[in-house]
Order: sequence, then structure tokens, then C-alpha cells
Amino acid sequence: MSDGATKFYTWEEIRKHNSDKDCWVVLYDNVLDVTKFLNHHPGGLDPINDLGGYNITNSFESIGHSEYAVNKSKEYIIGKLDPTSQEPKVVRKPVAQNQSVQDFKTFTVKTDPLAGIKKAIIAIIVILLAAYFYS
Ligand code: HEM
Repeated sequence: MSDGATKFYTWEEIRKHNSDKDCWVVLYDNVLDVTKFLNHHPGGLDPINDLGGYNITNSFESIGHSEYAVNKSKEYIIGKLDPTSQEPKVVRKPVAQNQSVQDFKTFTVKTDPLAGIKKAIIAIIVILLAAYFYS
């Protein structure tokens, strides 16, 4: 862009930059190389890195980023999205497949089948004690 001409990128090119060593994203119609920002992002590395090669506009807006964040993102613009390029079907990249995610997926609320009986026994004991002390 040294000659002042805007550089345009296709989705095919953008999708290739999808790792924490080389991370491009699309914000509105701008293409950003955020590789150097990942480790400085106040929201952590993963939220942006997981979207490397994708359009982050909805996620960026839903967090309610400040004006400061919007201005900060300008530092990483490398060009514009080629308006003739069709966005390929979004194939969700698997987010962190760590143990906590696995635990979350298999988590079930444990109910105590004896909870009702326990409560009834406690109530009976309280009634018996009250009857004993007030008799
Ligand atoms: C170029 C892209 C981005 C830039 C420059 C950026 C910048 C920032 C900045 C400056 C903050 C501090 C709070 C603020 O000023 O709003 C922040 C917080 C945060 N960002 Fe981003 N962000 C980007 C993309 C994203 C994306 C794509 C996500 C989610 C998918 C995300 C999730 C978060 C979260 C969760 C916080 C922490 C909010 C909090 O703790 O209150 N960010 N970001």
C-alpha cells in the first residue's frame, strides 16, 4: 500500500491466516492482521485467535467494545475485503477442546432422590423435639 492504493483480499486468502502465529480477521469491511495484538488483547488471546480467518464483526460488537478498542483496531488494518469475493460457508472451528469444555458438555445437574425423605425426617424430628420440650 506504499503507493497509496488500497489492497484488497479475497476470503480464500484471508481464511489461510488462522493461527496464533499468523492471524487475520475481517472487521466490518476491513482486513486486519492482528497477530501482534493477540497477546496484548485485554480479553485474552483465544477470543480473537479462535476466529482467525473469519469475520469478527458480530463478536466484536456483541462484546460492546469501547471507542478505544475501535480506534486500536485501526492499527492492524492491512487492506479491504474484496467486494467480489463470496464468503465461504462458515465452518465453525472447534473452540478449545480442553478438559473444562468436555466437562461442561457432559455436566448434568445432580438431584438427590432422597432429598424429600430427608426433609420429612428432619421435620418429624423437629416436631418430636418441640413436642418433648413443650409437654
Ligand atoms: C481487532 C479486534 C479487537 C480489538 C482491537 C479488541 C480490543 C479490546 C480492548 C481494547 C478491550 C478492553 C475493553 C475495551 O476497551 O472495550 C477488549 C476487551 C475484550 N475483548 Fe476485544 N478486541 C478485539 C476483538 C475481540 C473479539 C473478536 C472478541 C470476542 C470474540 C473480543 C472479546 C473481548 C473480551 C471478552 C474482552 C474483555 C471484556 C471485559 O473484560 O470487560 N475482542 N478488547
